[in-house]
Amino acid sequence: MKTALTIAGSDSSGGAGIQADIKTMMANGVYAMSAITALTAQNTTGVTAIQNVTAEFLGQELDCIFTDIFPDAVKIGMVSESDRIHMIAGKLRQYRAKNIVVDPVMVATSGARLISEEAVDVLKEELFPLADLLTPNIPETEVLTGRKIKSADDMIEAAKQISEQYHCAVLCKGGHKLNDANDLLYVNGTYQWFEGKRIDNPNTHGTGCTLSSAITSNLAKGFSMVESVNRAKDYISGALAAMLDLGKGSGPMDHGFAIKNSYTEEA
Ligand SMILES: Nc1ncnc2c1ncn2[C@@H]1O[C@H](COP(=O)(O)OP(=O)(O)O)[C@@H](O)[C@H]1O
Ligand SMILES: Cc1ncc(COP(=O)(O)OP(=O)(O)O)c(N)n1
Repeated sequence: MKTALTIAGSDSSGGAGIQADIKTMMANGVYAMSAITALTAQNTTGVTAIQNVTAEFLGQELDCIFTDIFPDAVKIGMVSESDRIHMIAGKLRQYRAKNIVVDPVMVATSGARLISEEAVDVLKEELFPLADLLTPNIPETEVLTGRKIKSADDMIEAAKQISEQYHCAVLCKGGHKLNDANDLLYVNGTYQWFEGKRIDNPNTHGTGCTLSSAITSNLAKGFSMVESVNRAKDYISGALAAMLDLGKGSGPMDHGFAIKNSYTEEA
């Protein structure tokens, strides 16, 4: 069985973070492991508290994983502080981790800031150069490039800029645009759109975590970058279209729809 690791924060309501990642990896047919960076007290209406694990403990989690069940792919989500990012980068280099997907989580849809301002620079300097794929949403793309994204052409230019700067593939996610849900992959000097019909579902908590974990699962299973994104886009659309409705705010998605179907196939 192929294996995947998520390095991310816990979401007590189970819609985003580690919990969304593990549900997604399982539904996509890979064995899921986790290194938790922080605990969040969170539900569908917002985040009320964050408790970071120490950098030392995070390092110990990663040592335990990499010296035993080596992951076929790694996803990194919420990491709030510079010393934890530094620790992750060191361990990924030490163990020569492969198929690294970095979701540069900055602000939750509910508005809570999930990374300190100074840590964004450390993320860029230390983690981005190790990534095979970065998956910023539109606001994150604006922060990373210093450009306003108002059109499809802006997305292409911004993804190209990030890809050339960090020598990796970039998926600029279109969930925050008003009219469509089209994502743009910039890879090996060229771009490709992954079109998604916007689903009229207010429950989008954890869409970014879910998409990046589905891509990570597909990379672990041996699919190419393009095919991994293609299959992940299909998966997120299915999870949103299942129309689960839980909680008082922006609720989680339904991962159950995918069990027993083709998502578990390997390349
Ligand atoms: N209402 C929606 N209908 C269909 N796809 C959506 C919808 N909202 C988000 N998505 C998709 O979910 C994925 C995550 O995108 P996005 O919401 O932009 O990320 P994030 O959760 O990091 O802000 C993308 O593939 C995006 O196109
Ligand atoms: C613990 C934790 N990690 C990440 C997020 C952000 O999730 P994401 O899927 O990027 O977006 P929203 O859920 O905010 O739409 C989070 N909320 N918690």
